[in-house]
Amino acid sequence: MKTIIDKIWDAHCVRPESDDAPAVLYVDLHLVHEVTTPQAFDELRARGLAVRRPERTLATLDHSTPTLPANPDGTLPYKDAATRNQVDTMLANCREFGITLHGFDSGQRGIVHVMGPELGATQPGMTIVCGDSHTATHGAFGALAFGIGTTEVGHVLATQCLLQRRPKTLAVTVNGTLPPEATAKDLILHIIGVLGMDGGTGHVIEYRGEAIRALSMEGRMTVCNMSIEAGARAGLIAPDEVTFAYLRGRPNAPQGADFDAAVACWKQLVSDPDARYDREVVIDAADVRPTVTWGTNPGQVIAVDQHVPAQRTAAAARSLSYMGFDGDAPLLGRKVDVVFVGSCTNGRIEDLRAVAGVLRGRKVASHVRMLVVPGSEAVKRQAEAEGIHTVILAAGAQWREPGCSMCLAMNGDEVGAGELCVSTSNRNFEGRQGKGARTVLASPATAAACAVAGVIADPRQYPPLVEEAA
Ligand SMILES: CC(C)[C@H](C(=O)O)[C@@H](O)C(=O)O
Ligand code: SF4
Repeated sequence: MKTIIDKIWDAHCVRPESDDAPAVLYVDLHLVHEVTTPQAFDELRARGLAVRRPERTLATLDHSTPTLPANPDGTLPYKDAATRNQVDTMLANCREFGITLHGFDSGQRGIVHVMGPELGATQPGMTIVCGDSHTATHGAFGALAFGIGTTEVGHVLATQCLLQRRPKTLAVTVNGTLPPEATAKDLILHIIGVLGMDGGTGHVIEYRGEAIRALSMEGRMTVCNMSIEAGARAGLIAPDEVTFAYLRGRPNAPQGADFDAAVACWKQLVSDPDARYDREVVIDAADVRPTVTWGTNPGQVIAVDQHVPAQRTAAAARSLSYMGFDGDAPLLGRKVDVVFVGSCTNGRIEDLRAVAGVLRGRKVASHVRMLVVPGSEAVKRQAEAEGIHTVILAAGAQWREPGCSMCLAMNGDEVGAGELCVSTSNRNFEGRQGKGARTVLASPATAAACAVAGVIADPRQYPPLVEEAA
């Protein structure tokens, strides 16, 4: 009796682990971006090695790319020479090693964890790796997807295999139905609050239960994306009809009769009814409220209308002092300086629809700087086709080019020292969004409500406005 995690592991295990060596795991898809690959390609060059399977390697540009439009002379407004150099190095490496790069003008560039799924490159049952800690996003499709380090990126480029110790398994079962005001982001923040920021260490999480099944693919990606924020090595959701419907017709997915044959195989990718997990946690979806972080790690969460906890530990006191919040006091009403909507957690079309729903007919508070950054070119196109960008611009927010942007502030999109940013991204560490920047993680609906209110606000106070009949 096996879990889906065991099934995928066993199907890819080239050599099982022994006391003195990890297992050798075959990798179906290797995603690469400009930040964690330069030394790996250098290593290949130094050893005279080729990329073992370039057709299973897919590249993008996301972390260092500017989100402002091109300069009048056609050049891009890079933050500095280092970021431009990272992108140029990636372009040269992909050319030299024969790797498909979805770069500028491809129409398909995007944050690596947004682009893979929308191309249909991410598929159930695959092993997927990327030199990036949020690779678990791809687990939403029932894939075993790990973040790896730059040395391992080199190993995978050269061998298409990865050395890994077999992970422990953790079932997170979410029973019942989410209340209408709670989104997938609120759910995963709530889950991390329950598990703690290292509660998943050494484990791969399988998210399951009625409330998980009810999520769209976008919502499932949001949930799996943040598995690492609970310390887990990966997180996944068994594929079902929602998964298959999402994948059908995507360019890198199997086509026609091959797709139907693939679905027949993918349907086997479920945990057997009496499969045993190393650990199980049960969550009641009805308990989930619009949830935000109050501190400097993603496990420090409260429902938005709760009080920040009293300072009980030195770590909590340090978090509060960095954030400039008081213990045992409400977050609601705290002044907000910046709102960031985007990232591989919440930069997809449904997220932008939720933001437009709140902003339509309303204005961003005059002291708030709000950036809306689509997760990919495809998301941007879709949003513009739906008129979402018009709503965002009319509200006074900025509509940018796709990329990681202010999620980690590598490209020049930064929050100022001491400023408070409500962000739909996944990390609220000290300095994550800029030196001295303070981050409150939230759902797109909550972020948009805060932008309008100009303070930390409850999204339930900002329901979509119904247009009056003419
Ligand atoms: C730049 C990259 C290595 C990093 C990661 O691994 O996650 C980034 O994507 C992040 O979110 O901090
Ligand atoms: S959007 Fe943020 S979390 Fe996602 S890959 Fe980019 S920097 Fe990392």
